[in-house]
Amino acid sequence: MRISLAQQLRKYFIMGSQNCEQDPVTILESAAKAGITAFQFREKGIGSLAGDEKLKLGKKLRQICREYHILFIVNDDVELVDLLDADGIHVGQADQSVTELRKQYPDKLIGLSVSNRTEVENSPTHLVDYLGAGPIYGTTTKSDAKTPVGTEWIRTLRNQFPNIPIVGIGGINTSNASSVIHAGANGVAVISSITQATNIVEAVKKL
Ligand SMILES: Cc1ncc(COP(=O)(O)OP(=O)(O)O)c(N)n1
Ligand SMILES: Cc1ncsc1CCOP(=O)(O)O
Ligand SMILES: [Mg+2]
Repeated sequence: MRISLAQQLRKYFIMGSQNCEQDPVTILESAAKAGITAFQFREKGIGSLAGDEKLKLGKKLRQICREYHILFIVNDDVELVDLLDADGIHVGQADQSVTELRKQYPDKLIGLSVSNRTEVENSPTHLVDYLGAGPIYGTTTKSDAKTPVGTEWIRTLRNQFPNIPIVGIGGINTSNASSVIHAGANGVAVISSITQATNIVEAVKKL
């Protein structure tokens, strides 16, 4: 039986080497075994890899996702879509235009970040496969994160878009993930609650 995209986005792990104190390959393997359903390769910010090193790591992470039948999405970097044979790409409001991406990749998944009503009004939401809503709570993982919007933002988006999969992001952990789902999200997207967990398997299972 094929599972829907909404189901595949249920436990959406995002990571780059800059988020890790141990080997990112080992972290992703543990998270995959424990039951994440989607992964985003986000090599970005201070300490992140570039060029060949980034590509080499991306290939290893992509392979793990294949083995575990986990969606593999790249963040921002359009070139990586083909180089890593990604299932899709996630972009924000200041990234590559969704309209251009959809022309270039009619069959890939496209995720778009939306943080407020104005961004929604100015976005071609009919061209995207899912929405990333947030930051829901405060986060220190993304240095340029916007002001937290709370779970109310998920409710608003769910009312406006009953049929588009929505994932909450930003400051989500094992204690507050259920509030995000109860507000109407199909899934939770997390970085530090997995990369910084003392027990990754337990963290993924609790999420
Ligand atoms: C699932 C998901 N939602 C939101 C984001 C944030 O994207 P963006 O606003 O483009 O910020 P960066 O991640 O590029 O710093 C995301 N990556 N994933
Ligand atoms: C990429 C991103 N976009 C909005 S908040 C955020 C960071 C999420 O990281 P964490 O799960 O550690 O708060
Ligand atoms: Mg981006």
